[in-house]
Amino acid sequence: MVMAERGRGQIRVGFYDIEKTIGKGNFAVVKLAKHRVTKSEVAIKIIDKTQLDDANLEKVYREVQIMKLLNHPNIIKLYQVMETKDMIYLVTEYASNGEIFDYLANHGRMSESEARRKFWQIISAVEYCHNRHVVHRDLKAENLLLDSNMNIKIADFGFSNYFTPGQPLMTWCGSPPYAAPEVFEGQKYYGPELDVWSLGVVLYVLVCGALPFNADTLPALRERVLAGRFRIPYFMSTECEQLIRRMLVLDPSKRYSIEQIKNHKWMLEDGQVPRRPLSSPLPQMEEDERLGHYNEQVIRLMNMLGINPQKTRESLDSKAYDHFAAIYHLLVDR
Ligand SMILES: CC1(C)C(=O)N([C@H]2C=Cc3c(O)cccc32)c2nc(Nc3ccccc3)ncc21
Repeated sequence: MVMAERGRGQIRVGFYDIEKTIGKGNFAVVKLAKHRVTKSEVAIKIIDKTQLDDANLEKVYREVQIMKLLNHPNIIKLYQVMETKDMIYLVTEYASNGEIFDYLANHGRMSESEARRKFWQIISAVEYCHNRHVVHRDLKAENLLLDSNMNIKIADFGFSNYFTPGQPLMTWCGSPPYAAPEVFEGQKYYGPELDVWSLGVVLYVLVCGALPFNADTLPALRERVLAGRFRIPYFMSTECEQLIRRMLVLDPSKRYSIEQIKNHKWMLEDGQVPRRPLSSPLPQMEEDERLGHYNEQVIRLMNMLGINPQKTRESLDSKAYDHFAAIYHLLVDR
């Protein structure tokens, strides 16, 4: 199949009409696109394999493999993978309201109630991944996207992101202001507790609109982080301060777990406990999908579009992430 063709001036990739560029990295560009049949908006990450060394190519395949595992309302969903000799096209959910980082830059810090709503969504997504032994290792305000309903959509999960929109150089160690002390000390393995430190920085950023640790040079930042000291502004509530102090703990073994965060007083204020317990089994519909029962209404609608239901079921069962799966997911997520 020809990947990019000019039809009446339109750039097309598969069944998608490319609209505009939303992000640029060293070896990847991300475009906003629209599905010709369902008219749904998607984001397409276009990766030039010829520009990647083996390590980076390995990371891309790992990112794809991990994204296929993840199906959560607050994590960007992978719809389809298209690959040619030189290129990979990842078709994913489009978060139309961009980075929460830009939201804070434009609107200033959030109220603690709004920060709590966002933080519950972030914690829910991170817990879902930790339960599947996936750690992000690069959680930061720039990777927390917002959809059209201002819900959190975590981008680039399970993959210290080589895609750094707008930044010329790659930042290998995640993003320094969000990096835990053990990262600065070059200690060996770190897992969920590393994400918890970054979540502490994220919560501080949501409530204060500024970073807890910052400096002009990396060594100075390292000093600040290893000293573990940060300013508490007058407007921060005591409960919020206490929770942040339990997450920004230098010793990883003494740092709060996700479970402890969920049970902290600040998280339970103004009755914002999510409807279903976070780590409970998926809602019935998603559970059904795992068992191979799909949304019959969507299968029928696709049949009316001339797509054979058997083909659709085979594509979903085999996790082919092909056109049939993409149309199904785009119609289910409508
Ligand atoms: C495919 C995927 C997951 C992705 O790779 N990006 C890129 C592109 C820009 C960027 C960033 O600025 C921060 C993180 C991820 C990314 C996406 N950006 C969006 N929306 C968006 C909309 C306006 C501004 C920024 C992001 N939706 C989905 C994605």
